[in-house]
Amino acid sequence: MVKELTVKVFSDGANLDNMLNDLNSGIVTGFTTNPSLMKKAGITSYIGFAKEVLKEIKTYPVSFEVFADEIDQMEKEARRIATLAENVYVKIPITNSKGESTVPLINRLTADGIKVNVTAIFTIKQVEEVVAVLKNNTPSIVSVFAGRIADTGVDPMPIMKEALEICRKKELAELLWASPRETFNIYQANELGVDIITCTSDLIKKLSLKDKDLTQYSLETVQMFLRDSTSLGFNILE
Ligand SMILES: O=C(CO)[C@@H](O)[C@H](O)[C@H](O)[C@H](O)COP(=O)(O)O
Repeated sequence: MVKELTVKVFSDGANLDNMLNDLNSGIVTGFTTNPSLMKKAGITSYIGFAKEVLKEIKTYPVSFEVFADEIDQMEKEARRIATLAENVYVKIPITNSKGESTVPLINRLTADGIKVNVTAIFTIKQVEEVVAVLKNNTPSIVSVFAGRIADTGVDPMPIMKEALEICRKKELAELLWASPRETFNIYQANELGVDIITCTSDLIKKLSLKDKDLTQYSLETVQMFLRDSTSLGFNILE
């Protein structure tokens, strides 16, 4: 168990067994899902899945994303999702697929006390626009896709640092590091003072490697190669 992390580690996925395992690890204090993760997990009923999750996870925050693309439909879905439980955050992408801003919608929802997780944020301009409409008395999450930013060859650290300063302007706004690529990102997020990082179960498991002796890890890596080469049984000298 990793004790010295101050960043909150959320579990990112839509497989209830994995979510519960992550919960039992004692590391995870929240959950996020998205349409792609629900598709991957083979979810067949949105509300059925959400209710199953919320029956098990009653206190930690759980983010469920809207599926609609038209803003008025998004609003209807958001208001429905928000009624599911107190610990629900409604995930709203910062734009729809046509590039129409959801900021006015986020303004309306948060004015009504609906907790939102604004997702798919990649730029400081987007962070500024959304934080401007968040409310001091309504908890909210601002999800910046640090990993996808890094995929483009851009260092996400300065962006996350600036995003954090902007989020601090609203009392209950938390910055979330989304799409991490490796366990090291958890320590980077921690170092910056980012509030939350959401990780797949695979990454969360790798936290157990913290402070592992590298010489020992090297040996175990070679032992893994040996196990696999033995099972393949090739004769290179034939
Ligand atoms: O809820 C969130 C962010 O709030 C997450 O589910 C977020 O959508 C995911 O971390 C990202 O979509 C994962 O991105 P990637 O690793 O597939 O590039």
